[in-house]
Amino acid sequence: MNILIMGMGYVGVATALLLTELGWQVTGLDPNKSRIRTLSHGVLPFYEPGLDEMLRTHLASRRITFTSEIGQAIDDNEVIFLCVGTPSGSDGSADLQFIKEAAESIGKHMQGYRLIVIKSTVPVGTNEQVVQWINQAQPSAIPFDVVSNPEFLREGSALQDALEPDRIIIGSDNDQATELLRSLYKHVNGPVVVTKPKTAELIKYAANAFLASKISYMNELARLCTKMGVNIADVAVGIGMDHRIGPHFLRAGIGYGGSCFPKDIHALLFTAREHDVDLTILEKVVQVNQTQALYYMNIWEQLLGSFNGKTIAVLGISFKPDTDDIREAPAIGIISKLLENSAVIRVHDPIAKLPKSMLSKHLKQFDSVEKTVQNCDAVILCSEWKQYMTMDWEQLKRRLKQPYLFDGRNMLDGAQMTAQGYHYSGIGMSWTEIK
Ligand SMILES: NC(=O)C1=CN([C@@H]2O[C@H](COP(=O)(O)OP(=O)(O)OC[C@H]3O[C@@H](n4cnc5c(N)ncnc54)[C@H](O)[C@@H]3O)[C@@H](O)[C@H]2O)C=CC1
Ligand SMILES: O=C(O)[C@H]1O[C@H](OP(=O)(O)OP(=O)(O)OC[C@H]2O[C@@H](n3ccc(=O)[nH]c3=O)[C@H](O)[C@@H]2O)[C@H](O)[C@@H](O)[C@@H]1O
Repeated sequence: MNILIMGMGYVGVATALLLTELGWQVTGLDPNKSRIRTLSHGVLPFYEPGLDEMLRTHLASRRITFTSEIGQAIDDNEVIFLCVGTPSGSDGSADLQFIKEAAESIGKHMQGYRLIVIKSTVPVGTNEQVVQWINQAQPSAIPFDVVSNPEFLREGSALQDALEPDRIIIGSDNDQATELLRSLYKHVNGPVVVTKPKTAELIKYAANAFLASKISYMNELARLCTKMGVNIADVAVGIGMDHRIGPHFLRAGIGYGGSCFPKDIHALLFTAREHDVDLTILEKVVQVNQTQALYYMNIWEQLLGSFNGKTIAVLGISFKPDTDDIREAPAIGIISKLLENSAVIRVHDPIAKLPKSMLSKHLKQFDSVEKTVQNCDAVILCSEWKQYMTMDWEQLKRRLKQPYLFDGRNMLDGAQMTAQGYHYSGIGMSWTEIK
């Protein structure tokens, strides 16, 4: 069976390669021609471990091709996955313009039966809306089905998450369509849950919102830990051993970021408001996240005396390690706050780059940690790249003007750093506790 993937972003490329790996013939479509050229040359347009190798293998076997020619692509493929972006609108709702455009072009170009699979994260009711958009765009009635199949992969571990998902959710009202999609995934190692399209759509938002709630809960508790001299990481171990709670997503830090948690929670809150329901817990989850980095910046500022006129190294600008994605990254908010406070900032990330438009004589990015920390008054760690955990901090200290080390991800051993002479402060631990 031939499969078309519309949208060559993180999800589209990962899905395309997964389906190719499973033995299907796959075409990746994107209106962005330079993205298509790059992919056709075996280069990923973003950083994602493991995917580049898989891309080159499958290009060589001709199991995967890339195109911007929409009419031909819809003509050639019986199953079409929608993996286009669903960004936040100005009111917080999910902006469905790319979904609508994709649905309309399917309606316009399809010549025979098509199964349309919505993988993008979309609000409840979008499945029905896509059916209407396709119907309206069809010059004459041709049968098709639309099923919802939300994606749960994480950036940085997309390949592993796609190959071994915790579950595959299929939201469908039609048994034949369900079986067709199920057959595509038959070699994937993960349970399949078949449900209604609306339920599938809500499961996706509910999962992201729940994960974000765990993080904000721990982050708020971390503030109390800081006041009381208790270490939040120890609390996380103790509560995480209860299997009803589980050990994951309990890491306190400077807040969650990325292209999905913030936008998806705003979209869910928007949906709730449309239905006159207050999701008060979720509103607080957002509030805690928006204030978490600032809360600890205030503490760090007190420890340092002031940020004004100080030179600060910011290590790790991506929203988490193993990705080059800086969308909604907490580091960006921290950098803005430092600039407001007239600090000079020196930035490093193993992969991610600050946009050129952000750089100035007060904000520079360097290609090595050694150069970055030279003559700095403090180092702020913003994402837990392995490189930062394993490097020689004793050597680095000699390059610093003052050995202040603010660990926004609790990635280093505070006692060890203190023993090495650092003024170390993490999230959710008293700064006097380890002196
Ligand atoms: N990034 C992630 O880790 C995850 C994202 N999602 C969801 O998946 C969806 C896609 O996310 P990303 O891959 O991050 O998006 P992205 O923004 O990286 O890529 C979207 C791509 O769609 C293309 N596009 C726009 N209109 C198109 C059209 N009419 N036809 C074909 N391509 C078109 C764009 O040019 C772009 O390359 C979103 O709804 C997101 O919420 C879900 C799970 C994980
Ligand atoms: O819908 C999506 O796009 C995806 O969103 C998240 O994936 P992702 O944003 O790639 O990254 P996560 O690993 O979930 O991390 C998100 C943020 O939470 C932070 N985080 C995570 C875990 C934790 O314990 N503490 C914590 O602060 C990370 O640093 C990061 O900033 C979900 O984990 C995926 O299941 C989902 O498919």
